Amino acid sequence: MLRSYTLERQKWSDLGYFRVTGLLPQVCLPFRCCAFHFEDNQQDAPAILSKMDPRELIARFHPPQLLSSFFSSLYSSYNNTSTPVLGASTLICTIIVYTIAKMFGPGSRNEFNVEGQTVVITGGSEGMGRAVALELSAKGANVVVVARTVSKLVTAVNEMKTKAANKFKQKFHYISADLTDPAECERVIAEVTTWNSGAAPDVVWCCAGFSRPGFFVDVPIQEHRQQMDTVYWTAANTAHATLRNWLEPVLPSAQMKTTRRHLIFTCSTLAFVPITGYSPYSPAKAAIRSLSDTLSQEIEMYNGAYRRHRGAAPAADVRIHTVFPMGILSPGFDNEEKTKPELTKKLEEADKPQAPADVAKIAISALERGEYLITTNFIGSMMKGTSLGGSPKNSIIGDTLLSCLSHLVFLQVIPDLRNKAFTWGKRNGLPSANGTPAS
Ligand SMILES: NC(=O)C1=CN([C@@H]2O[C@H](COP(=O)(O)OP(=O)(O)OC[C@H]3O[C@@H](n4cnc5c(N)ncnc54)[C@H](OP(=O)(O)O)[C@@H]3O)[C@@H](O)[C@H]2O)C=CC1
Ligand SMILES: CCCCCCCCCCCCCCCC(=O)[C@@H](N)CO
Repeated sequence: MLRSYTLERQKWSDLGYFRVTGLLPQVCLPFRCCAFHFEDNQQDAPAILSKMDPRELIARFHPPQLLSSFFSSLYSSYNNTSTPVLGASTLICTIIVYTIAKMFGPGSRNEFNVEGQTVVITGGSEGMGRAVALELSAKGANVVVVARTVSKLVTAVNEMKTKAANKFKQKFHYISADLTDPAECERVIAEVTTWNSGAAPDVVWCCAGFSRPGFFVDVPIQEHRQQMDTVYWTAANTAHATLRNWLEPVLPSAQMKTTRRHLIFTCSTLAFVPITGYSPYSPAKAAIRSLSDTLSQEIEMYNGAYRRHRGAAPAADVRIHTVFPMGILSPGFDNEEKTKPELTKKLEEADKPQAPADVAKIAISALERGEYLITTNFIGSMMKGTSLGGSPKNSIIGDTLLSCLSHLVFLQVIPDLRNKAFTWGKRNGLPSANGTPAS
């Protein structure tokens, strides 16, 4: 016979839970409304509970045990806590606790509130960068866009002004710079700091970059190197200048108590799974992913010093994130289509390119949930799943299930990509220099 008693917060304190020092109160709090079961002869359970040693109560509140005895009682074999039943109950409990924690835990807080903050967006004049700039200005951020061409930057600033949540409070600015030059990145951060009344930016989002597809041997080696400069080095230079500023040790009195800073990279799902015809580009994006994973570990030393060490430490906590879009319908995309081999177009057929505004919205929502590696659609998530490796996970259960599923799917996908390339060569022979099949 199962009897349930609900314990309200008041009862917990009656029981002296809040007087118990150490971890106990924190452990008990989430379970304050819970059910206990007692044997039939224990009629006055609340009275018994109130006299019980808190430690014994905790020992009794063993969710898998409770659930498994509930299941067993359904089959009128009370107290049958056989290994399979207990195992199944443990699994169910884990999923329930995890789901509740997700609903009410850190996930429900906005981890990326940009209202009143200052955001720098490289490549912010076009495509995804511009869409991110417009979206964040609509969320109340002060935004600085950085790229080379002034005319496009001016247009982006004017568009942000019309989108602003609070036209009187928010400020917008642009800086023209070629970010393949590290000195230019240092100048950008210094100029933004001066413009922002001496305060460093709160968010730096690296979006600059474009792709020049082509087969490895057809693309001149200098262009491979240029892709590394445009894709990897614009991001690494920006990250270097930004982190050197953010991680400068300051005395505790100058440390910010509430603010957290975010450094965001923009990668591509090609960093997870390569596709024929992207050899000038994918290695540079894979390098960004590796830099991001390294920094996500390394930054914890600085965050530890900021949060716990009493001496000089950085002024604020820093979070690293990386966004992995699939195709984006941008001016850059139109341009890459010009040199993209027909075979590459065929292999990426499954991808339906997304509008820049959609990519920006999806990425920002993921940042608000506090995600680290961010994908923007289902195929992108599958590509991530098959190559998660040593990257920190957004959710242990979700990412592990995703990983198992996508490993099964990719058992077929990778041979299929290779077969398609082989069949293409068999049918069409070698392509001419511009990528179209030679007759
Ligand atoms: N389009 C796609 O299908 C995909 C794109 N991505 C990535 O997303 C990001 C945005 O792509 P997309 O929306 O296509 O962007 P676009 O190619 O449309 O725009 C690129 C932006 O970067 C700027 N930029 C380029 N080179 C430099 C440089 N050396 N220094 C400073 N700024 C520079 C450009 O301005 P200017 O030329 O004036 O300097 C422009 O603002 C890129 O990192 C791209 O690799 C990822 C997956 C798919
Ligand atoms: C269910 C799972 C099926 C998996 C199928 C795999 C198909 C691969 C599609 C690859 C698309 C790559 C888009 C990259 C865009 C990009 O980065 C460039 N446009 C550069 O700008």
